[in-house]
Amino acid sequence: MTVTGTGDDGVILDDPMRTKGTAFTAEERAEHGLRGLLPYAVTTLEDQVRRCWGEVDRQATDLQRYVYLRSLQDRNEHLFYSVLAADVPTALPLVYTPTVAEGCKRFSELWRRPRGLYLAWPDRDALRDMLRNRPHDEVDVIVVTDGQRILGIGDQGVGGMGIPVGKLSLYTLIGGIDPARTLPILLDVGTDNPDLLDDPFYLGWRHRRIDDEDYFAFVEDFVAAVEAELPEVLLQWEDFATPHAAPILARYRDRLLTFNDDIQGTAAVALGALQGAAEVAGTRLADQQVVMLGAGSAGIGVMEMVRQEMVDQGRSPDEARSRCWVVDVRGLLTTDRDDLSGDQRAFAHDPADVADWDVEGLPGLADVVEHVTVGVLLGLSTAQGAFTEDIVRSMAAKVDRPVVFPLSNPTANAEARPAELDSWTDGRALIATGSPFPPLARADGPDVPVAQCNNVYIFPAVGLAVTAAKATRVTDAMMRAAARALGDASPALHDPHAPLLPAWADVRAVADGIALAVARQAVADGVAPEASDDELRDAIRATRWDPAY
Ligand SMILES: O=C([O-])CC(=O)C(=O)O
Ligand SMILES: [Mg+2]
Repeated sequence: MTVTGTGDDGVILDDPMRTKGTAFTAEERAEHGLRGLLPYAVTTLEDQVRRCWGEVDRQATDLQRYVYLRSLQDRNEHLFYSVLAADVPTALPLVYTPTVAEGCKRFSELWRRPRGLYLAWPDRDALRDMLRNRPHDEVDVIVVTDGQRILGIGDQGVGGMGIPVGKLSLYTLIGGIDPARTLPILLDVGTDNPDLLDDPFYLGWRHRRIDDEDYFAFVEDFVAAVEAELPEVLLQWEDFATPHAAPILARYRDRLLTFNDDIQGTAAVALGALQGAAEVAGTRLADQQVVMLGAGSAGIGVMEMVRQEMVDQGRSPDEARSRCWVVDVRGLLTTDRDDLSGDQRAFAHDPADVADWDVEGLPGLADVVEHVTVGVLLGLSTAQGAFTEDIVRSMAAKVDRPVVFPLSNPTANAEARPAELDSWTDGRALIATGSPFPPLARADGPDVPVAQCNNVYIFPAVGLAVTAAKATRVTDAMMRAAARALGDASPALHDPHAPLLPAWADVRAVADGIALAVARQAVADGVAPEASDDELRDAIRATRWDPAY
């Protein structure tokens, strides 16, 4: 009598990509040698999803919910994604911004199971071997960080791994990328965070960060290893410090399929939301004066896309540039400053432009808002509360529908809270934030959700597009196509009281539309094989992984 099945007795139960847990049927239990290893009752995926949400609800804090969901992911990937898909609006802030920030800070303390690859500087001679140890051979998307600029909470060292893991969950949930074809990577080049260096439980390489010469050489060796092992993979750079982010992107963008999420993804989503805002305000972006607080890689990336859009709308490059104002911790970027990178310098104003403002030293944000008719105020500064009541009222006194986006992450770093912006402008402000906020209360109608202008609207769709279309590069035009497709899906286009960006409940459907636009642009740019719209639509459909068993 046969008492075992296929010979993998029990093993399948511990394989997170193959297990169904208590949902294995009697036949499957017999086939895989699982009889007796599970309680008698056979459940369904729907039962399991309901039970898991009960567990999530019973946790006392969001950090505990995050820990629970991450362990579920390590146990049973189909169930994890089915749970997230059952309630995207609730799940997103638990596995992503803002809770993931806490998960990164406490990464070593919360350690449970490995996921992804940790490539540490002391092992630099074995990068290729370590890449060969990846858990799954075929990979569509890598998200890599070095943990130095995690969200707006700075250097988290090895704890930064929470971000590639979280981003890749959303590649699967929203962009439909097969989770077995994703690979999170942490480049461990040390940390300059003194708390981590002193933490007895710290799990990374306990050392200060290596210097720039060694750093760029290590990154080059890493890229070469990826090219050799996974020549077709999409390589997404995430949460690198400003002095590294832009040079890395510049060096590799024409060499492999790659983009930087904080520079290009954040810019595309901001542009998409600005398109909705322009529609509601009845103005064109090209006619606005646009101010950015924050001159890091994300802030400059957004302004670069705003500038390109103004040119597309008919402004000369010089006119477009003169309408962009960037302010950092020291003040306005001006050409007489000697502390600016090339990318920042492109937005510096001639001191003569502001000579008659009568300001001692560099003008600050309040000075710019006082002297310029600012239509759009954006923040990627991590300076909590920097959009003060005075600044916002001064702006709102000059324009009908002030556009104000406090985009810093996580939630606590926002430059202003939407409810304050709403009250200081008597409800006239058009608002989007980077992290989630509660909806705005309205005396005369239902609450209005606040658009969360987060790159999660963009990167999963870009991943879906390049995978489906077999693209070999990510061009600027592809990112602008993503922004435009997102803008076209803005609920505000049809209802001026609706949020500027689609609801989370719709984000997976919206991603299909964005993916088609990006794939089409890849074909037009000659970086993907010729394909008709129907063929691209079919390829997108075929690429989507479904979390059902
Ligand atoms: O992860 C997020 O929420 C958005 C992002 O890329 C960042 O803030 O670095
Ligand atoms: Mg980021």
